[in-house]
Amino acid sequence: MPQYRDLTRARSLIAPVPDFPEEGVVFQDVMPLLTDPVALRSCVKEMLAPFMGRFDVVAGLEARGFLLAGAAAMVADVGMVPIRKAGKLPRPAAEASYDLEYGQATVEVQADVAPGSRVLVLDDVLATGGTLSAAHEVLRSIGCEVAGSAVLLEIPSLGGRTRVPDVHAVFAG
Ligand SMILES: O=P(O)(O)OC[C@H]1O[C@H](OP(=O)(O)OP(=O)(O)O)[C@H](O)[C@@H]1O
Ligand SMILES: Nc1ncnc2[nH]cnc12
Repeated sequence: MPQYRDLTRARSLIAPVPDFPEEGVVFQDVMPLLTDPVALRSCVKEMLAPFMGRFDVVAGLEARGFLLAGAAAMVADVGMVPIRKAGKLPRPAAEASYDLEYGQATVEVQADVAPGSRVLVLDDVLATGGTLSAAHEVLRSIGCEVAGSAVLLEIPSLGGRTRVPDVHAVFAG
């Protein structure tokens, strides 16, 4: 499979969608990037690179974070913990609520990973940072250590980095 470190084409595959899911929001749609095998592989490796050897498991945020975390788990040869929207997990052990650009949400996690595990948290987009900081909260509640966070795209104007200062973003803007 071809590999390239030039991520310019991968960036061009994130599609801005005006007025979704509500008027005034420009939704950053990563689905076209996920359909491209070279872009997907390059971006997942780029998300993992600063953290290699420093985590035991990856966590993915519902819904698009699941897709990246599944791919990342295979690349890094680790397991994957899903962090889900409230009411979807049969054995929730911790929950946290937060605001985001277009509403409010609660996430939950199961205590299926050993306490003390170092978890790398992955998602597609950093906007206000509410989702990632809630993910950190539930992981710590079940005794995990947050090894770091990585996203495909940071939207700097929404200020998420103030809540999650050390997030690694493949793309910004
Ligand atoms: O930084 P924040 O302001 O928290 O926003 C980022 C989150 O928003 C989007 O998910 P969304 O809540 O739309 O959920 P979905 O993936 O289930 O559609 C995105 O996939 C991130 O998870
Ligand atoms: N503009 C945006 N695009 C994609 N996901 C988001 N989550 C919050 N704001 C978003």
